[in-house]
Amino acid sequence: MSIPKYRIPEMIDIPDRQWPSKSVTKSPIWCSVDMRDGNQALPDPMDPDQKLEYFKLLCDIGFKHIEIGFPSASADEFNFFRTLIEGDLIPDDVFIMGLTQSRPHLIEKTMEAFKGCKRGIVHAYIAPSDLHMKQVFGMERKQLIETAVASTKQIRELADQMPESDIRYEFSPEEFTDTDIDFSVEVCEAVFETWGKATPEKPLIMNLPATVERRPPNHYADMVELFCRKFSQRDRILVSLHAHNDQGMGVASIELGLMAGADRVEGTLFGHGERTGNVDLVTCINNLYSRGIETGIDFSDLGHVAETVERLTGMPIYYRQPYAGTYAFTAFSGSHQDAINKGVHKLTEAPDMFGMGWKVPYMHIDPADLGRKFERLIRINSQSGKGGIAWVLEQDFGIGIPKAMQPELSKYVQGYSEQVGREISADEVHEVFQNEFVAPEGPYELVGYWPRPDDQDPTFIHGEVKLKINGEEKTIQADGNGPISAFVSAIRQVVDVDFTVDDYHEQAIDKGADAQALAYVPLKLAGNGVIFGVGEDSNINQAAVRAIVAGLNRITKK
Ligand SMILES: CC(=O)SCCNC(=O)CCNC(=O)[C@H](O)C(C)(C)COP(=O)(O)OP(=O)(O)OC[C@H]1O[C@@H](n2cnc3c(N)ncnc32)[C@H](O)[C@@H]1OP(=O)(O)O
Ligand SMILES: CC(C)C(=O)C(=O)O
Repeated sequence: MSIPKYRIPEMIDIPDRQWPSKSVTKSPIWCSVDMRDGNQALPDPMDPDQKLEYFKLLCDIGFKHIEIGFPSASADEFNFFRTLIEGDLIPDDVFIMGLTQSRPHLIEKTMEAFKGCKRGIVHAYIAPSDLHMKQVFGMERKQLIETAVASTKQIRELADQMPESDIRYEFSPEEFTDTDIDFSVEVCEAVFETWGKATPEKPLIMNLPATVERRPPNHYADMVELFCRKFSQRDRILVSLHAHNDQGMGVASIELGLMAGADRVEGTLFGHGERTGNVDLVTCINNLYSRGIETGIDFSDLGHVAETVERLTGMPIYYRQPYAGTYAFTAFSGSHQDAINKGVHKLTEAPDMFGMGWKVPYMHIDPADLGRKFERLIRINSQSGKGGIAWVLEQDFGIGIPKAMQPELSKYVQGYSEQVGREISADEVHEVFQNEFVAPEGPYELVGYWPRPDDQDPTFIHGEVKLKINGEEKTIQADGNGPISAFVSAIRQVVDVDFTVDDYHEQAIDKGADAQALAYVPLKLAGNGVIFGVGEDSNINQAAVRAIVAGLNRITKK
Protein backbone atom coordinates (compact mmCIF):
# COMPACT_ATOMS: atom_id res chain seq x y z
CA MET A 1 0.00 0.00 0.00
CA SER A 2 1.47 3.36 -0.92
CA ILE A 3 1.39 6.05 1.74
CA PRO A 4 1.43 9.74 0.91
CA LYS A 5 4.56 11.69 1.69
CA TYR A 6 2.54 14.30 3.57
CA ARG A 7 -0.94 14.31 5.01
CA ILE A 8 -3.26 16.32 7.21
CA PRO A 9 -2.36 15.64 10.85
CA GLU A 10 -4.98 13.70 12.72
CA MET A 11 -7.38 15.80 14.76
CA ILE A 12 -7.10 15.57 18.53
CA ASP A 13 -10.03 13.77 20.10
CA ILE A 14 -11.53 16.47 22.30
CA PRO A 15 -15.05 17.25 21.08
CA ASP A 16 -15.89 19.36 24.15
CA ARG A 17 -12.81 21.56 23.90
CA GLN A 18 -13.18 24.71 26.00
CA TRP A 19 -10.23 26.83 24.97
CA PRO A 20 -11.82 28.51 21.90
CA SER A 21 -14.17 30.42 24.22
CA LYS A 22 -11.43 31.55 26.60
CA SER A 23 -9.29 34.66 26.44
CA VAL A 24 -5.92 35.35 27.92
CA THR A 25 -6.47 37.81 30.74
CA LYS A 26 -3.25 37.55 32.73
CA SER A 27 0.37 37.17 31.96
CA PRO A 28 2.07 33.78 32.11
CA ILE A 29 5.52 33.38 33.67
CA TRP A 30 8.00 34.15 30.92
CA CYS A 31 11.09 32.00 30.63
CA SER A 32 13.91 33.05 28.36
CA VAL A 33 15.75 30.19 26.69
CA ASP A 34 17.87 32.56 24.62
CA MET A 35 21.10 31.46 26.24
CA ARG A 36 20.40 27.77 25.67
CA ASP A 37 18.01 26.96 22.80
CA GLY A 38 18.78 30.30 21.16
CA ASN A 39 22.51 30.07 21.69
CA GLN A 40 22.85 26.45 20.59
CA ALA A 41 21.44 27.48 17.19
CA LEU A 42 23.70 30.46 16.52
CA PRO A 43 26.33 30.12 13.80
CA ASP A 44 28.75 31.59 16.36
CA PRO A 45 27.49 30.83 19.86
CA MET A 46 28.10 33.54 22.42
CA ASP A 47 31.32 33.51 24.41
CA PRO A 48 31.15 33.82 28.23
CA ASP A 49 31.48 37.62 28.21
CA GLN A 50 28.71 37.93 25.67
CA LYS A 51 26.53 35.53 27.65
CA LEU A 52 27.10 37.60 30.76
CA GLU A 53 25.96 40.75 28.98
CA TYR A 54 22.93 38.89 27.62
CA PHE A 55 22.08 37.59 31.08
CA LYS A 56 22.21 41.10 32.52
CA LEU A 57 19.95 42.37 29.77
CA LEU A 58 17.39 39.64 30.50
CA CYS A 59 17.47 40.44 34.22
CA ASP A 60 17.22 44.18 33.56
CA ILE A 61 14.07 43.85 31.51
CA GLY A 62 12.40 41.62 34.08
CA PHE A 63 12.83 37.91 33.28
CA LYS A 64 12.70 35.72 36.40
CA HIS A 65 13.22 32.32 34.75
CA ILE A 66 16.33 32.24 32.59
CA GLU A 67 17.80 29.12 31.03
CA ILE A 68 21.47 30.01 31.00
CA GLY A 69 22.87 26.93 29.32
CA PHE A 70 23.51 23.23 29.05
CA PRO A 71 26.15 22.85 31.76
CA SER A 72 27.30 19.35 30.80
CA ALA A 73 27.90 20.31 27.16
CA SER A 74 31.28 22.01 27.55
CA ALA A 75 33.67 23.62 30.01
CA ASP A 76 32.53 27.07 28.90
CA GLU A 77 28.90 26.21 29.57
CA PHE A 78 29.72 24.73 32.97
CA ASN A 79 32.00 27.60 33.94
CA PHE A 80 29.34 30.11 33.04
CA PHE A 81 27.12 28.70 35.78
CA ARG A 82 30.02 28.88 38.19
CA THR A 83 30.86 32.47 37.21
CA LEU A 84 27.32 33.64 37.88
CA ILE A 85 26.95 31.73 41.12
CA GLU A 86 30.41 32.39 42.58
CA GLY A 87 30.38 36.00 41.41
CA ASP A 88 26.99 36.52 43.09
CA LEU A 89 25.72 37.91 39.81
CA ILE A 90 22.20 36.50 39.98
CA PRO A 91 19.43 38.73 41.34
CA ASP A 92 17.70 37.10 44.34
CA ASP A 93 14.37 36.73 42.57
CA VAL A 94 15.78 35.12 39.43
CA PHE A 95 15.83 31.36 38.84
CA ILE A 96 18.68 30.21 36.64
CA MET A 97 17.87 27.11 34.66
CA GLY A 98 20.10 24.47 33.06
CA LEU A 99 19.17 21.71 30.63
CA THR A 100 20.33 18.12 30.67
CA GLN A 101 19.56 14.96 28.75
CA SER A 102 18.22 12.15 30.91
CA ARG A 103 21.63 10.49 31.20
CA PRO A 104 23.35 9.90 34.55
CA HIS A 105 26.80 11.35 33.82
CA LEU A 106 25.31 14.49 32.29
CA ILE A 107 22.98 14.93 35.26
CA GLU A 108 25.89 14.54 37.65
CA LYS A 109 27.78 17.32 35.91
CA THR A 110 24.68 19.49 35.67
CA MET A 111 23.96 19.28 39.39
CA GLU A 112 27.56 20.18 40.14
CA ALA A 113 27.09 23.33 38.09
CA PHE A 114 24.16 24.43 40.29
CA LYS A 115 26.04 24.10 43.59
CA GLY A 116 25.67 27.15 45.79
CA CYS A 117 22.99 28.84 43.69
CA LYS A 118 20.13 30.57 45.48
CA ARG A 119 17.40 29.56 43.06
CA GLY A 120 17.73 27.04 40.28
CA ILE A 121 15.59 25.03 37.90
CA VAL A 122 17.10 21.75 36.76
CA HIS A 123 15.57 20.90 33.42
CA ALA A 124 15.68 17.33 32.15
CA TYR A 125 14.28 16.17 28.85
CA ILE A 126 13.59 13.02 26.93
CA ALA A 127 11.31 12.47 23.96
CA PRO A 128 8.50 9.95 24.54
CA SER A 129 7.38 10.12 20.90
CA ASP A 130 7.31 6.89 18.90
CA LEU A 131 9.46 8.67 16.37
CA HIS A 132 12.29 9.32 18.81
CA MET A 133 11.92 6.05 20.63
CA LYS A 134 12.15 4.05 17.39
CA GLN A 135 14.59 6.14 15.39
CA VAL A 136 16.89 7.61 18.02
CA PHE A 137 16.76 5.78 21.34
CA GLY A 138 15.83 2.26 20.25
CA MET A 139 13.64 2.10 23.36
CA GLU A 140 10.22 0.75 24.22
CA ARG A 141 7.76 2.80 26.27
CA LYS A 142 8.53 0.97 29.49
CA GLN A 143 12.23 1.69 29.14
CA LEU A 144 11.58 5.32 28.41
CA ILE A 145 9.52 5.71 31.57
CA GLU A 146 12.25 3.99 33.53
CA THR A 147 14.85 6.39 32.13
CA ALA A 148 12.75 9.47 32.92
CA VAL A 149 12.05 8.19 36.42
CA ALA A 150 15.70 7.28 37.07
CA SER A 151 16.86 10.73 35.96
CA THR A 152 14.27 12.43 38.13
CA LYS A 153 15.30 10.31 41.10
CA GLN A 154 18.95 11.14 40.54
CA ILE A 155 18.20 14.86 40.30
CA ARG A 156 16.00 14.67 43.38
CA GLU A 157 18.72 12.97 45.42
CA LEU A 158 21.40 15.42 44.33
CA ALA A 159 19.07 18.36 44.95
CA ASP A 160 18.40 17.06 48.45
CA GLN A 161 22.11 17.40 49.11
CA MET A 162 21.84 21.13 48.38
CA PRO A 163 19.46 22.30 51.13
CA GLU A 164 20.84 25.85 50.96
CA SER A 165 19.45 26.20 47.42
CA ASP A 166 15.88 26.44 46.25
CA ILE A 167 16.08 23.82 43.49
CA ARG A 168 13.03 23.30 41.34
CA TYR A 169 12.54 20.70 38.65
CA GLU A 170 11.38 21.04 35.07
CA PHE A 171 10.64 18.05 32.93
CA SER A 172 10.12 18.20 29.17
CA PRO A 173 8.55 15.35 27.26
CA GLU A 174 10.34 16.52 24.13
CA GLU A 175 8.23 16.30 20.94
CA PHE A 176 5.09 16.51 23.05
CA THR A 177 3.03 17.40 19.98
CA ASP A 178 4.24 14.24 18.20
CA THR A 179 3.56 12.00 21.16
CA ASP A 180 0.48 10.04 22.08
CA ILE A 181 -1.14 12.29 24.68
CA ASP A 182 -1.98 9.48 27.10
CA PHE A 183 1.61 8.32 27.02
CA SER A 184 2.88 11.87 27.65
CA VAL A 185 0.60 12.08 30.66
CA GLU A 186 1.76 8.67 31.88
CA VAL A 187 5.44 9.67 31.66
CA CYS A 188 4.78 13.01 33.33
CA GLU A 189 2.76 11.39 36.14
CA ALA A 190 5.63 9.00 36.80
CA VAL A 191 8.12 11.86 36.86
CA PHE A 192 5.85 13.89 39.14
CA GLU A 193 5.48 11.05 41.58
CA THR A 194 9.23 10.42 41.63
CA TRP A 195 10.04 14.06 42.27
CA GLY A 196 7.62 13.80 45.13
CA LYS A 197 7.98 17.24 46.59
CA ALA A 198 5.92 19.42 44.26
CA THR A 199 3.46 21.70 46.02
CA PRO A 200 1.26 24.54 44.78
CA GLU A 201 3.89 26.90 46.23
CA LYS A 202 6.82 25.02 44.70
CA PRO A 203 5.27 23.39 41.64
CA LEU A 204 7.05 21.09 39.24
CA ILE A 205 7.28 22.56 35.76
CA MET A 206 5.84 20.33 33.06
CA ASN A 207 7.08 21.82 29.84
CA LEU A 208 5.16 20.65 26.77
CA PRO A 209 7.27 21.35 23.70
CA ALA A 210 6.16 21.67 20.13
CA THR A 211 9.74 20.72 19.33
CA VAL A 212 8.98 20.75 15.63
CA GLU A 213 5.91 22.58 14.41
CA ARG A 214 4.19 19.82 12.46
CA ARG A 215 0.64 20.58 13.56
CA PRO A 216 -1.46 23.74 13.39
CA PRO A 217 -1.74 25.82 16.58
CA ASN A 218 -5.28 24.63 17.36
CA HIS A 219 -3.96 21.08 17.70
CA TYR A 220 -1.36 22.31 20.18
CA ALA A 221 -4.11 24.01 22.18
CA ASP A 222 -6.22 20.83 22.11
CA MET A 223 -3.28 18.84 23.44
CA VAL A 224 -2.50 21.35 26.16
CA GLU A 225 -6.11 21.41 27.28
CA LEU A 226 -6.23 17.62 27.32
CA PHE A 227 -2.98 17.43 29.27
CA CYS A 228 -4.30 19.90 31.86
CA ARG A 229 -7.51 17.90 32.21
CA LYS A 230 -5.85 14.53 32.43
CA PHE A 231 -3.00 15.37 34.78
CA SER A 232 -3.92 14.21 38.26
CA GLN A 233 -2.41 17.04 40.33
CA ARG A 234 -2.87 20.07 38.14
CA ASP A 235 -2.43 22.52 41.01
CA ARG A 236 1.06 21.20 41.76
CA ILE A 237 2.48 21.74 38.32
CA LEU A 238 3.12 24.72 36.13
CA VAL A 239 2.11 23.83 32.60
CA SER A 240 4.70 25.40 30.36
CA LEU A 241 4.68 25.98 26.60
CA HIS A 242 7.70 25.77 24.34
CA ALA A 243 6.90 26.39 20.69
CA HIS A 244 9.09 26.39 17.63
CA ASN A 245 8.26 28.16 14.45
CA ASP A 246 8.75 25.70 11.58
CA GLN A 247 5.45 26.66 9.95
CA GLY A 248 5.65 30.28 11.10
CA MET A 249 2.86 29.87 13.64
CA GLY A 250 4.83 29.85 16.89
CA VAL A 251 3.17 32.95 18.31
CA ALA A 252 -0.30 31.63 17.47
CA SER A 253 0.59 28.33 19.15
CA ILE A 254 1.52 30.16 22.32
CA GLU A 255 -1.58 32.31 22.32
CA LEU A 256 -3.88 29.33 21.84
CA GLY A 257 -1.87 27.28 24.34
CA LEU A 258 -2.41 30.00 26.94
CA MET A 259 -6.13 29.97 26.20
CA ALA A 260 -5.96 26.24 26.80
CA GLY A 261 -4.71 26.82 30.33
CA ALA A 262 -0.91 27.00 30.31
CA ASP A 263 0.86 29.01 33.02
CA ARG A 264 4.28 29.62 31.58
CA VAL A 265 5.95 30.27 28.23
CA GLU A 266 9.48 29.53 27.07
CA GLY A 267 10.95 31.35 24.10
CA THR A 268 13.64 33.71 22.93
CA LEU A 269 13.94 37.38 22.12
CA PHE A 270 13.28 37.84 18.41
CA GLY A 271 12.88 34.09 17.97
CA HIS A 272 16.45 32.83 17.85
CA GLY A 273 16.60 29.07 18.07
CA GLU A 274 16.94 25.87 16.11
CA ARG A 275 15.96 26.05 12.41
CA THR A 276 13.26 28.74 12.05
CA GLY A 277 13.67 29.45 15.71
CA ASN A 278 11.88 29.34 19.00
CA VAL A 279 8.80 31.42 19.48
CA ASP A 280 9.58 35.14 19.61
CA LEU A 281 8.91 36.38 23.12
CA VAL A 282 9.08 40.03 22.12
CA THR A 283 6.01 39.47 19.97
CA CYS A 284 4.18 37.27 22.49
CA ILE A 285 4.78 39.70 25.33
CA ASN A 286 3.95 42.84 23.41
CA ASN A 287 0.81 41.24 22.02
CA LEU A 288 -0.44 40.85 25.58
CA TYR A 289 0.79 44.34 26.48
CA SER A 290 -1.18 45.75 23.54
CA ARG A 291 -4.31 44.22 25.10
CA GLY A 292 -3.71 45.94 28.40
CA ILE A 293 -2.16 42.98 30.25
CA GLU A 294 0.65 43.69 32.70
CA THR A 295 3.44 41.41 31.50
CA GLY A 296 6.23 42.10 33.99
CA ILE A 297 8.68 42.62 31.13
CA ASP A 298 9.91 46.10 30.31
CA PHE A 299 10.26 46.79 26.59
CA SER A 300 10.07 50.56 26.96
CA ASP A 301 13.50 50.77 25.32
CA LEU A 302 13.06 48.05 22.74
CA GLY A 303 15.66 49.69 20.50
CA HIS A 304 18.33 49.02 23.13
CA VAL A 305 17.18 45.42 23.54
CA ALA A 306 17.22 44.89 19.78
CA GLU A 307 20.63 46.49 19.33
CA THR A 308 22.12 44.39 22.14
CA VAL A 309 20.66 41.13 20.84
CA GLU A 310 21.78 41.86 17.28
CA ARG A 311 25.30 42.62 18.46
CA LEU A 312 25.64 39.62 20.76
CA THR A 313 24.07 37.06 18.43
CA GLY A 314 25.58 38.49 15.27
CA MET A 315 22.19 38.11 13.62
CA PRO A 316 20.24 41.07 12.27
CA ILE A 317 16.59 41.58 13.10
CA TYR A 318 14.33 41.48 10.08
CA TYR A 319 13.00 44.83 8.88
CA ARG A 320 9.41 43.78 9.39
CA GLN A 321 9.85 41.93 12.68
CA PRO A 322 6.79 42.80 14.80
CA TYR A 323 7.45 45.63 17.25
CA ALA A 324 11.22 45.80 16.75
CA GLY A 325 11.77 45.82 12.99
CA THR A 326 12.99 49.05 11.40
CA TYR A 327 9.72 49.29 9.49
CA ALA A 328 7.41 47.99 12.20
CA PHE A 329 5.93 51.46 12.64
CA THR A 330 6.67 52.92 9.27
CA ALA A 331 4.08 53.80 6.68
CA PHE A 332 5.32 54.45 3.17
CA SER A 333 2.03 54.69 1.35
CA GLY A 334 0.16 57.94 1.13
CA SER A 335 -3.23 56.90 2.41
CA HIS A 336 -1.71 55.18 5.45
CA GLN A 337 0.42 58.23 6.20
CA ASP A 338 -2.59 60.51 5.91
CA ALA A 339 -4.70 58.35 8.22
CA ILE A 340 -1.95 57.96 10.85
CA ASN A 341 -1.32 61.70 10.79
CA LYS A 342 -4.99 62.44 11.34
CA GLY A 343 -5.46 59.63 13.87
CA VAL A 344 -2.62 60.74 16.09
CA HIS A 345 -3.94 64.29 16.10
CA LYS A 346 -7.44 63.09 17.00
CA LEU A 347 -6.51 60.59 19.70
CA THR A 348 -8.69 62.21 22.29
CA GLU A 349 -11.73 62.35 20.04
CA ALA A 350 -14.34 59.61 20.32
CA PRO A 351 -12.89 58.28 23.58
CA ASP A 352 -15.42 55.45 23.62
CA MET A 353 -14.15 53.91 20.43
CA PHE A 354 -13.10 50.32 21.28
CA GLY A 355 -13.31 51.46 24.93
CA MET A 356 -9.62 52.32 24.87
CA GLY A 357 -7.45 55.38 24.56
CA TRP A 358 -5.25 54.24 21.67
CA LYS A 359 -7.07 53.96 18.37
CA VAL A 360 -5.06 55.09 15.42
CA PRO A 361 -5.61 53.68 11.95
CA TYR A 362 -2.89 51.30 10.82
CA MET A 363 -1.14 51.24 14.22
CA HIS A 364 -2.29 48.85 16.91
CA ILE A 365 0.10 50.09 19.60
CA ASP A 366 1.68 53.40 20.55
CA PRO A 367 5.29 53.19 19.33
CA ALA A 368 6.32 55.56 22.12
CA ASP A 369 5.57 52.76 24.62
CA LEU A 370 8.45 50.84 23.07
CA GLY A 371 10.74 53.86 23.00
CA ARG A 372 10.21 54.37 19.30
CA LYS A 373 9.84 57.88 17.98
CA PHE A 374 7.06 59.50 16.04
CA GLU A 375 9.56 61.23 13.76
CA ARG A 376 10.45 57.90 12.27
CA LEU A 377 6.91 56.74 11.73
CA ILE A 378 6.48 57.98 8.24
CA ARG A 379 9.01 57.50 5.52
CA ILE A 380 8.77 59.13 2.17
CA ASN A 381 9.07 57.54 -1.25
CA SER A 382 7.24 57.94 -4.54
CA GLN A 383 4.16 56.22 -3.04
CA SER A 384 3.87 58.82 -0.30
CA GLY A 385 1.07 61.33 -0.08
CA LYS A 386 0.59 64.82 1.16
CA GLY A 387 -0.42 63.78 4.68
CA GLY A 388 2.81 61.91 5.27
CA ILE A 389 4.96 64.67 3.86
CA ALA A 390 3.23 67.23 6.07
CA TRP A 391 3.75 64.88 9.02
CA VAL A 392 7.49 64.61 8.43
CA LEU A 393 7.92 68.38 8.23
CA GLU A 394 5.85 68.86 11.35
CA GLN A 395 7.54 66.15 13.39
CA ASP A 396 11.12 66.78 12.36
CA PHE A 397 11.11 70.55 11.78
CA GLY A 398 8.03 71.90 13.55
CA ILE A 399 6.74 73.19 10.20
CA GLY A 400 2.94 73.09 9.94
CA ILE A 401 2.13 73.31 6.24
CA PRO A 402 -1.41 74.65 5.61
CA LYS A 403 -3.69 72.02 4.13
CA ALA A 404 -4.22 74.02 0.92
CA MET A 405 -0.48 74.00 0.24
CA GLN A 406 0.05 70.30 0.88
CA PRO A 407 -0.92 68.97 -2.59
CA GLU A 408 1.56 71.29 -4.31
CA LEU A 409 4.41 70.42 -1.95
CA SER A 410 3.57 66.75 -2.30
CA LYS A 411 3.91 67.03 -6.10
CA TYR A 412 7.45 68.37 -5.77
CA VAL A 413 8.48 65.82 -3.15
CA GLN A 414 7.15 62.96 -5.26
CA GLY A 415 8.93 64.36 -8.30
CA TYR A 416 12.17 64.48 -6.36
CA SER A 417 11.67 60.95 -5.03
CA GLU A 418 10.99 59.62 -8.53
CA GLN A 419 14.05 61.41 -9.83
CA VAL A 420 16.38 59.90 -7.21
CA GLY A 421 14.53 56.57 -7.38
CA ARG A 422 14.63 55.71 -3.68
CA GLU A 423 13.21 56.50 -0.29
CA ILE A 424 14.09 60.04 0.72
CA SER A 425 14.99 61.34 4.14
CA ALA A 426 13.23 63.96 6.22
CA ASP A 427 16.15 66.31 5.51
CA GLU A 428 15.58 65.89 1.79
CA VAL A 429 11.87 66.64 2.19
CA HIS A 430 12.86 69.79 4.03
CA GLU A 431 15.31 70.68 1.30
CA VAL A 432 12.62 70.35 -1.38
CA PHE A 433 10.36 72.56 0.74
CA GLN A 434 13.11 75.17 1.14
CA ASN A 435 14.20 75.17 -2.49
CA GLU A 436 10.70 75.22 -3.92
CA PHE A 437 8.77 77.44 -1.53
CA VAL A 438 11.12 79.46 0.66
CA ALA A 439 14.03 80.30 -1.59
CA PRO A 440 13.06 79.49 -5.17
CA GLU A 441 15.28 80.86 -7.90
CA GLY A 442 13.84 83.83 -9.79
CA PRO A 443 14.32 87.44 -10.83
CA TYR A 444 13.28 89.02 -7.52
CA GLU A 445 15.42 89.58 -4.46
CA LEU A 446 14.15 91.52 -1.46
CA VAL A 447 16.83 93.86 -0.16
CA GLY A 448 14.65 95.33 2.60
CA TYR A 449 11.23 96.51 3.60
CA TRP A 450 10.57 99.37 6.02
CA PRO A 451 6.94 99.67 7.07
CA ARG A 452 6.41 102.89 9.03
CA PRO A 453 3.18 103.55 10.95
CA ASP A 454 1.50 106.87 10.17
CA ASP A 455 2.06 109.59 12.81
CA GLN A 456 -1.71 110.17 13.21
CA ASP A 457 -3.06 106.65 12.55
CA PRO A 458 -0.61 103.91 13.48
CA THR A 459 -2.70 101.27 11.65
CA PHE A 460 -2.00 103.07 8.40
CA ILE A 461 1.41 102.16 6.96
CA HIS A 462 3.85 104.04 4.75
CA GLY A 463 6.07 101.41 3.23
CA GLU A 464 9.40 101.58 1.46
CA VAL A 465 10.66 98.57 -0.44
CA LYS A 466 14.10 97.94 -1.89
CA LEU A 467 13.87 95.15 -4.41
CA LYS A 468 16.38 93.77 -6.89
CA ILE A 469 14.90 92.68 -10.20
CA ASN A 470 17.38 90.66 -12.21
CA GLY A 471 20.13 92.24 -10.12
CA GLU A 472 18.99 95.83 -10.60
CA GLU A 473 17.93 97.52 -7.34
CA LYS A 474 14.76 99.56 -7.21
CA THR A 475 13.27 101.59 -4.37
CA ILE A 476 9.49 101.86 -4.28
CA GLN A 477 7.12 103.54 -1.85
CA ALA A 478 3.46 102.89 -1.23
CA ASP A 479 0.88 103.20 1.54
CA GLY A 480 -1.63 100.72 2.85
CA ASN A 481 -3.98 99.69 5.66
CA GLY A 482 -1.36 97.40 7.03
CA PRO A 483 2.25 96.39 6.35
CA ILE A 484 1.30 93.69 3.88
CA SER A 485 -1.12 95.75 1.84
CA ALA A 486 1.45 98.58 1.67
CA PHE A 487 4.05 96.11 0.47
CA VAL A 488 1.74 94.63 -2.17
CA SER A 489 0.87 98.08 -3.47
CA ALA A 490 4.55 98.95 -3.76
CA ILE A 491 5.48 95.71 -5.48
CA ARG A 492 2.71 95.96 -8.00
CA GLN A 493 4.31 99.13 -9.35
CA VAL A 494 7.35 97.21 -10.56
CA VAL A 495 6.21 93.65 -11.04
CA ASP A 496 4.32 92.50 -14.07
CA VAL A 497 2.08 89.99 -12.28
CA ASP A 498 -1.59 90.51 -11.44
CA PHE A 499 -2.06 89.03 -8.01
CA THR A 500 -3.84 89.56 -4.72
CA VAL A 501 -3.13 88.31 -1.23
CA ASP A 502 -6.25 87.05 0.52
CA ASP A 503 -5.34 85.52 3.81
CA TYR A 504 -2.21 83.89 4.98
CA HIS A 505 -1.00 81.57 7.71
CA GLU A 506 1.63 82.50 10.22
CA GLN A 507 3.54 80.18 12.44
CA ALA A 508 6.13 80.62 15.15
CA ILE A 509 8.42 77.63 14.81
CA ASP A 510 10.34 78.05 17.99
CA LYS A 511 9.69 79.47 21.41
CA GLY A 512 11.67 82.25 23.04
CA ALA A 513 13.18 85.57 22.05
CA ASP A 514 14.76 84.33 18.82
CA ALA A 515 11.48 82.89 17.64
CA GLN A 516 11.52 82.25 13.91
CA ALA A 517 8.31 83.08 12.16
CA LEU A 518 7.08 81.33 9.05
CA ALA A 519 4.47 82.87 6.79
CA TYR A 520 2.65 80.82 4.16
CA VAL A 521 1.15 83.26 1.70
CA PRO A 522 -1.17 82.24 -1.15
CA LEU A 523 -0.92 84.60 -4.14
CA LYS A 524 -4.19 84.55 -6.02
CA LEU A 525 -3.57 85.09 -9.72
CA ALA A 526 -5.93 87.07 -11.90
CA GLY A 527 -5.83 84.34 -14.49
CA ASN A 528 -7.04 81.86 -11.88
CA GLY A 529 -4.95 79.64 -9.65
CA VAL A 530 -3.09 80.11 -6.43
CA ILE A 531 0.63 79.99 -5.86
CA PHE A 532 2.06 79.70 -2.38
CA GLY A 533 5.22 81.37 -1.20
CA VAL A 534 6.81 80.84 2.19
CA GLY A 535 8.88 83.38 4.08
CA GLU A 536 11.09 82.97 7.11
CA ASP A 537 12.13 85.73 9.47
CA SER A 538 12.27 86.59 13.13
CA ASN A 539 9.54 89.18 12.47
CA ILE A 540 6.19 87.98 11.17
CA ASN A 541 5.62 90.95 8.80
CA GLN A 542 9.04 90.51 7.28
CA ALA A 543 8.34 86.77 6.95
CA ALA A 544 5.10 87.57 5.08
CA VAL A 545 6.74 89.92 2.59
CA ARG A 546 9.52 87.43 1.96
CA ALA A 547 6.81 84.87 1.27
CA ILE A 548 5.27 87.18 -1.34
CA VAL A 549 8.63 87.59 -3.08
CA ALA A 550 9.16 83.82 -2.97
CA GLY A 551 5.70 83.35 -4.50
CA LEU A 552 6.46 85.85 -7.28
CA ASN A 553 9.68 84.04 -8.13
CA ARG A 554 7.73 80.76 -8.28
CA ILE A 555 5.18 82.31 -10.63
CA THR A 556 7.95 83.53 -12.93
CA LYS A 557 9.49 80.06 -12.93
CA LYS A 558 6.30 78.41 -14.15
C1 LIG B 1 15.26 19.97 21.35
C2 LIG B 1 16.58 20.46 21.97
O1 LIG B 1 16.96 21.53 21.64
S1 LIG B 1 17.39 19.49 23.04
C3 LIG B 1 18.88 20.28 23.43
C4 LIG B 1 19.90 20.04 22.39
N1 LIG B 1 21.11 20.75 22.74
C5 LIG B 1 22.29 20.21 22.60
O2 LIG B 1 22.40 19.07 22.21
C6 LIG B 1 23.48 21.04 22.90
C7 LIG B 1 24.40 20.42 23.90
N2 LIG B 1 24.68 19.02 23.62
C8 LIG B 1 25.92 18.50 23.66
O3 LIG B 1 26.89 19.19 23.82
C9 LIG B 1 26.04 17.02 23.52
O4 LIG B 1 24.99 16.52 22.76
C10 LIG B 1 26.10 16.34 24.90
C11 LIG B 1 27.33 16.78 25.61
C12 LIG B 1 24.87 16.70 25.70
C13 LIG B 1 26.09 14.84 24.72
O5 LIG B 1 27.14 14.51 23.91
P1 LIG B 1 27.39 13.03 23.35
O6 LIG B 1 26.94 12.05 24.32
O7 LIG B 1 28.76 12.99 22.91
O8 LIG B 1 26.59 12.98 22.02
P2 LIG B 1 25.05 12.99 21.62
O9 LIG B 1 24.34 14.16 22.08
O10 LIG B 1 25.09 12.80 20.18
O11 LIG B 1 24.43 11.71 22.36
C14 LIG B 1 23.49 11.01 21.75
C15 LIG B 1 23.10 9.92 22.68
O12 LIG B 1 22.28 10.46 23.70
C16 LIG B 1 20.99 9.87 23.63
N3 LIG B 1 20.07 10.93 23.97
C17 LIG B 1 19.73 11.99 23.24
N4 LIG B 1 18.87 12.73 23.89
C18 LIG B 1 18.65 12.13 25.06
C19 LIG B 1 17.85 12.45 26.16
N5 LIG B 1 17.10 13.56 26.17
N6 LIG B 1 17.87 11.64 27.22
C20 LIG B 1 18.61 10.51 27.21
N7 LIG B 1 19.40 10.17 26.18
C21 LIG B 1 19.41 10.98 25.12
C22 LIG B 1 20.88 9.40 22.21
O13 LIG B 1 19.93 8.38 22.08
C23 LIG B 1 22.26 8.92 21.95
O14 LIG B 1 22.43 7.67 22.55
P3 LIG B 1 23.40 6.52 21.93
O15 LIG B 1 24.78 7.05 22.11
O16 LIG B 1 23.09 5.37 22.77
O17 LIG B 1 23.01 6.37 20.52
C1 LIG C 1 14.45 20.49 25.48
C2 LIG C 1 13.21 20.95 24.89
C3 LIG C 1 12.44 21.81 25.82
C4 LIG C 1 13.43 21.68 23.63
O1 LIG C 1 14.28 22.52 23.51
C5 LIG C 1 12.49 21.44 22.54
O2 LIG C 1 11.74 20.48 22.61
O3 LIG C 1 12.51 22.19 21.58
